[in-house]
Amino acid sequence: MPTKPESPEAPVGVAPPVTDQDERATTPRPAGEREVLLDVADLEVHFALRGSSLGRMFGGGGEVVRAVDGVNFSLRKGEVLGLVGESGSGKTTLGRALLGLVRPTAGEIRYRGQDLAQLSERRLRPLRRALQMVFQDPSAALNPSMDIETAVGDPLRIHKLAVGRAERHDRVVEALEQVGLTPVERFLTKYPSDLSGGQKQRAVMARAIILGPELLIADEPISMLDMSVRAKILELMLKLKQRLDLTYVYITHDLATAKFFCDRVAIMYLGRIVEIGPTEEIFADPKHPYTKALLRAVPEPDPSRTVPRDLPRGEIPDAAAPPLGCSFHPRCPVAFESCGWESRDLRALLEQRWLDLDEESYAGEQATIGNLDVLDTPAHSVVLRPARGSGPEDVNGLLTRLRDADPNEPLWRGVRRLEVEGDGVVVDFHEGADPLLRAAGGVQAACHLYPPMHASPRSDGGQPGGDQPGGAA
Ligand SMILES: Nc1ncnc2c1ncn2[C@@H]1O[C@H](COP(=O)(O)OP(=O)(O)OP(=O)(O)O)[C@@H](O)[C@H]1O
Repeated sequence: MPTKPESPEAPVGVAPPVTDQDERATTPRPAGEREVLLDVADLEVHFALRGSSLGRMFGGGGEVVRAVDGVNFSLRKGEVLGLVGESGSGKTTLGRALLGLVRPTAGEIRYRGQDLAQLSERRLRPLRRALQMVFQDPSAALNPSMDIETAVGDPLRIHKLAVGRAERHDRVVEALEQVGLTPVERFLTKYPSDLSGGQKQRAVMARAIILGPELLIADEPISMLDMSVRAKILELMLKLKQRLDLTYVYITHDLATAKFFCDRVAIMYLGRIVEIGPTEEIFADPKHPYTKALLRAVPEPDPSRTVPRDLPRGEIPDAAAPPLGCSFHPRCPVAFESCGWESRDLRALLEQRWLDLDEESYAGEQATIGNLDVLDTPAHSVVLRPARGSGPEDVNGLLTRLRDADPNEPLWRGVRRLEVEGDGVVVDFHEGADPLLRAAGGVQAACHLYPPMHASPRSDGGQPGGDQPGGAA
């Protein structure tokens, strides 16, 4: 259903201004003094791929998607932590795991000392009052057949918190006032289809705060809204945070809003946090090559200033078969020997090259190298056999020519040996390692550019070494 633009005439009340009393009540203590609300350690959420159970029955390992793959951070009361990353980096899965909506495969999520990962559904339920989620699409979040009073008050009914109609009504009125849906009487009997997108998201916020939560996970809460109301919703969230002493995890792919909204930012890539730190530090002096590339790709508001759109080359790899070593190495412009080069990188390089070649040259090279399937199995050493009609010297000659023509291509830094052996060509890569999060300036980054190197190899595609538990506090 298309969202209605929120016109100035629309009966959206502005949330009452924050009063002196509010300010006094919420004068923040320095972040370091505030209590830790959430402590996440070595968290993993893996999903079995369809068909993998059959695979397991017949002895296969069963393929899994590593949606969250060894995440550590802690969150202090009153903080706003941004989870930022491209689509598929695991932000939503992490957010859902924090609320117990998806069960972790491994690791801990300690909320006020209790490990949510270990709690039964029955013991999780009362905690859900304190932990709420706001989703991207307010239309999908509101039942179209419920009026706003019923929808916003529904969590009270579910949690049996305000039994009487009158009390429930009062609590709904209070929540609608908090989110600026005023005059309240005009909204109580409305249905979602009567509201604009921004108004619907306000109603969703009202429903989230009615239980008096402490932590709110907001998953792209403004991305489906009209541009003109996005800032208003973020401002509302900041006001609610002040008044109600909330803590936020803000999930977004939009660095510009993260800069405005968050105290700290965690950059996610393929289920990992690759950089985490205070928002100012991340924006002023990013450390991880991925963060740098993301920041360079943020659209420049002033069109007269031309900024290179330097998004990392290639696409996010398949989370079911992540690259060996550092997951970002195939896209990294500054990758070097120890970053985890392997057979699949050579296939990607050859295929990318062939896309750009004219038909005759392409046919010639393909007729030399032949079948690339041997490169599909992740390995640090591979033997390429020539196609029928050509010899190993031809294959070696071709690869050597490619390397000499483009010595700055990061992949060639990772090749340790390239030579004819028997009837094939051996390509050996330097063995890589999986970088851990470690201090880099004012932030923590998982990148071999920031020694000391102290990492576990991921050469078998198995579990990587965990990052420093709680190290990102
Ligand atoms: N229920 C599921 N079953 C199998 N795979 C899943 C499931 N949920 C998520 N995934 C996979 O896990 C990975 C992370 O997905 P997730 O939605 O958490 O990423 P995201 O960063 O939130 O992406 P987006 O911004 O597109 O929402 C992806 O590869 C996704 O395909």
